[in-house]
Amino acid sequence: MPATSGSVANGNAMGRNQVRDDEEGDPTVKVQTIDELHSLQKKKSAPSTPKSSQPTSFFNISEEERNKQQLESISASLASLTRESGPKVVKGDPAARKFEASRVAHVPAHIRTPTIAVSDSSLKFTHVLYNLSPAELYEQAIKYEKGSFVTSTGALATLSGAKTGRCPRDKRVVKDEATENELWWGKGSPNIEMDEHSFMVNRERAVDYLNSLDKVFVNDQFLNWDPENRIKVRIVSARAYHSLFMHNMCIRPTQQELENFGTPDFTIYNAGQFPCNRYTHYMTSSTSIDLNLGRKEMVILGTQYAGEMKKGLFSLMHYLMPKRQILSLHSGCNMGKGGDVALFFGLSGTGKTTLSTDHNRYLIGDDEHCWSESGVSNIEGGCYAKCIDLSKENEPDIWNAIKFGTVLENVVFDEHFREVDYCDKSVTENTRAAYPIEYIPNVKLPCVGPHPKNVILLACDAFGVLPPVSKLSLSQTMYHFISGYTALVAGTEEGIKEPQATFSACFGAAFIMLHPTKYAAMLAEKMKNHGATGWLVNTGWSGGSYGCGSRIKLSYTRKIIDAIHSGSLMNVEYKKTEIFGLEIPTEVQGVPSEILNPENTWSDKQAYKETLKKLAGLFKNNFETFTNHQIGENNQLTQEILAAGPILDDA
Ligand SMILES: Nc1ncnc2c1ncn2[C@@H]1O[C@H](COP(=O)(O)OP(=O)(O)O)[C@@H](O)[C@H]1O
Ligand SMILES: C=C(OP(=O)(O)O)C(=O)O
Ligand SMILES: [Ca+2]
Ligand SMILES: [Mn+2]
Repeated sequence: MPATSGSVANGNAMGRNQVRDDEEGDPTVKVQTIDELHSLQKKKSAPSTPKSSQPTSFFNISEEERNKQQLESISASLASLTRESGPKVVKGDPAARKFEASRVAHVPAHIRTPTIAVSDSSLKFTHVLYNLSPAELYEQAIKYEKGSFVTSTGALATLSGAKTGRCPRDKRVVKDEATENELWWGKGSPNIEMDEHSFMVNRERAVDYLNSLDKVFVNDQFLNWDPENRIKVRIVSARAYHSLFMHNMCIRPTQQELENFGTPDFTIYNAGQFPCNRYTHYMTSSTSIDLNLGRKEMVILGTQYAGEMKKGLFSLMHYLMPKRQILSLHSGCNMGKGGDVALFFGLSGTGKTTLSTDHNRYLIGDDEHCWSESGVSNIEGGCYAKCIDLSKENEPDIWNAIKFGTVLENVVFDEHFREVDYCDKSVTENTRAAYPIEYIPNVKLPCVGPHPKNVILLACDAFGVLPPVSKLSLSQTMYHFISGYTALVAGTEEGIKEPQATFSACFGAAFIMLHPTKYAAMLAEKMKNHGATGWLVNTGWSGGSYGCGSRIKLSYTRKIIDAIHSGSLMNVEYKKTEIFGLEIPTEVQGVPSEILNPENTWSDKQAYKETLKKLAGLFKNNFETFTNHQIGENNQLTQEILAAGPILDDA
């Protein structure tokens, strides 16, 4: 028996008798071993939603049966298609759990592909970390992934490896009987073909890699807040960073939705740490991002940049939604207090995330939306903000969203205090924060809204000749939507070191699957039916081209956007510009009037004229690809759109 006098020496006024363990407030833990003590620390999570009297589902099956079905479904996802039996999957962290035979789900031998002999991999177990929580994923990342750190505000800083941006030239789409006619192929199209066989080679490579690991992460989540058009996705990945990224970016299922998840509509195999094989047909580098619409699968090899997963799913939606007469949009979206919805189209770095995150409005989403008969819906459950030069002052809501749970990619921080230096470009200019949408305080949940009132086209004009804002006719809106002009800003795509003029149809050519005119016709019809107004906003240069002028102040752009939202820009005077024929307002509250016409901001008027003509020439040249395509049902719209572009007298 221990001496009892110690408690008095501790100064405990109540006194204490450690022999009596029935005393109230006894400070002694009632365990026999340290291990037992540790086992007390973690309370068991509620295993499932309590089985209420509600007709929850006809999935009224036991916990055990549900677990078994889940494991069988994951086994099927991970099964090799060429061997009789692949690794067995078992749930849980290999480091934390002892092997239990009862947890094993054997891979069903179900595929008709000719099989080859059983290998050692059939004797191996792959642990599945299924829909882990952010806290669990932090621990996995910090324990096992080099370059993972907690920042001073609680975010998880990670490195994406050698690739710090998307690789559009390494994206492949399987061309088969169906997709050959359905999709947009050839010049200007983002869809570089591969055949089914090469896809299977890469798929097997990814599956083998994933199965060779001790553990893989599996996320079962949703896309699209429109309940009637929700898509179930499964993401199998090797890194906690990827799992947390998708946890944040896709819609998070409730416990009950997860129980009833069943079979996914689409599966991503992310084996990004492992390269593709250059000897595989169609491969041109060690990176390959392969989309197979028939199999409803995507394979990632040779890049760990997490944006590939989110944008890969966006491509999928650009295929699936138009089939249902729903328009998929590369745009941000927010809603005013009075219910007015605005869309913000634009390529990477033009300001979709920045401008849709507006303290005075409700955020519906920052990047990917659907416009259906019932209004708009966000595809995602999170935001992916650029954070180069991020400041609390300019972007307070994004700044405050960088806290526990947020993934911070490729940022540089102080090694001791872990304060992030958002100006540091040592790793890349394309530093990113991925956070759940509810980290933005004035989010609209669920992320849906009525039909848009304003359609804002954002262009970051590196030539500095487009006006900060102009009001567009419907045919001008279509012309600029199909053109998709901007300057690519360094970092988001590989190989871009400084702003470069680029045209990307529908402000997202890298993600569209059908011919641009298909999306344009849908947009024209929707804008007409719902009386939406189009605007062109230049968030790029003013007072000269890149290198000479400077980027338009964010505070001015915000004032312009405010004036669009409030409707005040509907009732001001306009002047039409030469060549582009753009209607420029003569005043906008809070913006110096002289900058509204870019000609005023250039000291060298001749240089301005020449640059304007040069850009007009680039527009015309780019649009030539589309002149032979009819837009919508009648040819009149097509003619109007063609006439809505810049006019060069001497061309
Ligand atoms: N006038 C401006 N309008 C919009 N963004 C601006 C402006 N000036 C600078 N920026 C910066 O440009 C970047 C826009 O990026 P982001 O909003 O993430 O674009 P997107 O979501 O379209 O890819 C942000 O870093 C923002 O701070
Ligand atoms: C993630 C991306 O989107 P954005 O830059 O438009 O936010 C991207 O283009 O890789
Ligand atoms: Ca963005
Ligand atoms: Mn985007």
